[in-house]
Amino acid sequence: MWVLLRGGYPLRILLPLRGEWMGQRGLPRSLVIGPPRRRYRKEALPALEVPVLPVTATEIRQYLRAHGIPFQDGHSCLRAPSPFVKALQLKDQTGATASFSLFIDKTTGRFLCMSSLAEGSWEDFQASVEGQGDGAREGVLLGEAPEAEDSEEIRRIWDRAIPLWELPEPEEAQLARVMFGLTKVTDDTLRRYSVRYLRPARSLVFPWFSPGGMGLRGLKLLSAEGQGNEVHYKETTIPRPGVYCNLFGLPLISRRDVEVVLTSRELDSLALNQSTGLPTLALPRGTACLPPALLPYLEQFRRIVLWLGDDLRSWEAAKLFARKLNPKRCSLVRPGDQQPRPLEALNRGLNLSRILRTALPAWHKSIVSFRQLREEVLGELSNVEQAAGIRWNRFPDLNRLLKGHRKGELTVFTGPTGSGKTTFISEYALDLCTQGVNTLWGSFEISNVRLARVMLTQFAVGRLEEQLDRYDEWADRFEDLPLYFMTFHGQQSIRTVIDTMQHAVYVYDICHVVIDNLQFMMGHEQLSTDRIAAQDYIVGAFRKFATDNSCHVTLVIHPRKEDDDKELQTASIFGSAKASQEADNVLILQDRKLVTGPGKRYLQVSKNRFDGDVGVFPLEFNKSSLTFSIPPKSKARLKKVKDDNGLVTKKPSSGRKGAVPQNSETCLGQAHHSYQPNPSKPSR
Ligand SMILES: Nc1ncnc2c1ncn2[C@@H]1O[C@H](COP(=O)(O)OP(=O)(O)OP(=O)(O)O)[C@@H](O)[C@H]1O
Repeated sequence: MWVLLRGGYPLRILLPLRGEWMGQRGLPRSLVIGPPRRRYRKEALPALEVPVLPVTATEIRQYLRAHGIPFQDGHSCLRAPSPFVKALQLKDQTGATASFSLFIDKTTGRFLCMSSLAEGSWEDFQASVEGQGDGAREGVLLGEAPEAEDSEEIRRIWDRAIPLWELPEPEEAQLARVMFGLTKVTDDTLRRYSVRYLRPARSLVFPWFSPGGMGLRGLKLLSAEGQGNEVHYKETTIPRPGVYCNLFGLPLISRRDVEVVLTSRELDSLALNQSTGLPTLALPRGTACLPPALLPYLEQFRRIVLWLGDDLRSWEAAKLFARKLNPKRCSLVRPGDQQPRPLEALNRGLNLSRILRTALPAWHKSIVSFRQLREEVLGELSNVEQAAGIRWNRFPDLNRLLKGHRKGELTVFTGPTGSGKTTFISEYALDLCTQGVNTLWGSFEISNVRLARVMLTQFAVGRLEEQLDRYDEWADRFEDLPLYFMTFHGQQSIRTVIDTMQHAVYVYDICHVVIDNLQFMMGHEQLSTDRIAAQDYIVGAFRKFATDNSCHVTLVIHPRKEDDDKELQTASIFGSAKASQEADNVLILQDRKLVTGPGKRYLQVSKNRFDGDVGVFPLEFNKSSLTFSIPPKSKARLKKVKDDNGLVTKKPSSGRKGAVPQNSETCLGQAHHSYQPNPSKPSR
């Protein structure tokens, strides 16, 4: 089901439409009761096509002053007396801070009342101040009781789970400790955090208690599976990940605590607290996002240390989250050999307090010296693979040329009209999204329903019309992807689009925005000089957005009108040279149907700022799955490209896999490992 966000932003999110049952959640069948069920969210709001401009912190302050509402300026929120707490309740509370229990997010205007757990949008708040209804609904994320079915399931699992030390067989307890790396974590720590073990699912169970201590809101189950020398962890949450907003460890935080360490896993928080005694909280969805709804709970801290993990992705996430939390109060633990994630540090006998002392301030001024950068450069050099970004599962040739998908870059994508640009870019973005890249789509030409249909078909790698009985299965999995759509259709102003993107980055930690296509922001200028100037301005705005927000932007631009039988080149992109100059990557979908017949396309990478490798590789269109996978039998071959004008020579490949000459132009065709989605695998 598509539901518009409250607050009027032109974003749509995919909300639960699930037939999720416990068997699908990876829990043992013995715990499954009843048939698969389908649940609809009750209050689907109609799509609002008129975008509401985001509010600024200054406007919020002005509004509060104009209405005589006192407020305190916090790190990411403004605090004010809550209109949702009755006078009687207020009297019971002590001190001024207790009465300032309303937290208004400075970036979005969304509010949360910590006393009543009411929350709502900035418009809701204004409506309630101006006496137009109560404006708030009971806390959507944090206060609202779980849905009855979830609630039953949570209770049933929680009641069946027991503390590790109560397991009847000591061998079983020992095995569980080894699997989860808990050999050095004491029973006392597990007891303090109320961690239990669910025997039938061989999973640890982490509870999510309501902030007011009013019962259980949800659970996270963590199972561990040995694969060779490695252990793979799998998380299952109830409710589903999109609404699982637990800051694990919150009940142990005292109101007087002024410092906290944020981790990305519950196990890390256990290790950290045990060895340092410091307050610590684990984020609900690890490094994937920091939902702004949690910010009020972090306002009390004057210092926040982010220790999210041991890879470059965790480091990137820490930097992004620090922006949201206010970098001036944040320090970051840099991943490194001697600074692994907290649980591993404990197991290796490292001094966690000392590691925390080395945390770097997140805040630095506009001018930095190499001294401040040297560690960052070393981090990139020693993690070359990770620095190259996220690799595509479905497009190995794209990995060989571009190396990966990196934050903060601008990719310009072009191709002849009707050649399959949208279809290709949909699969290219979907591939990344299935690997946890939070993605926002701006599809101005085709409707979101049509786009989602294409994407779902590509996700299922097959024609869904012919297997409608499996529709729910695929749709349920698709829904859990971190995928969001703007509701714009037709012409839009660039300002509105950028504001919406900014909002999405803040609220959903979006790391990839796809804009299809730029021509829809160019207004109705008739003169070609105006159009070119407008395009330059828009390209510049997207470039700046990508850099400022560490967010990748993929921009589809139509080519200029050229002879049908000529291949496109970088200079064929509509407008001046600005687009290709500003872009980090330029991709061209070559439609040589005259030579190759329908279906066959080539993807040309004609600019690659990361390492200079450019080239071209074939794409075979599969009409039933709408995918561009390369057929498994295609033989590796190398084609040299002299320049943008096309192929000039063809010769058999030397057969050496993955060897791409630096700064050469290469055409690759390579045995392709077709993507086989496995419904038993979690989608994140
Ligand atoms: N390689 C291909 N061979 C045949 N049909 C294709 C191919 N790629 C895409 N199509 C089909 O062509 C139609 C148009 O594709 P798509 O909308 O992706 O093109 P586009 O380049 O984005 O179009 P536009 O120039 O209008 O933006 C779709 O129905 C799609 O399924």
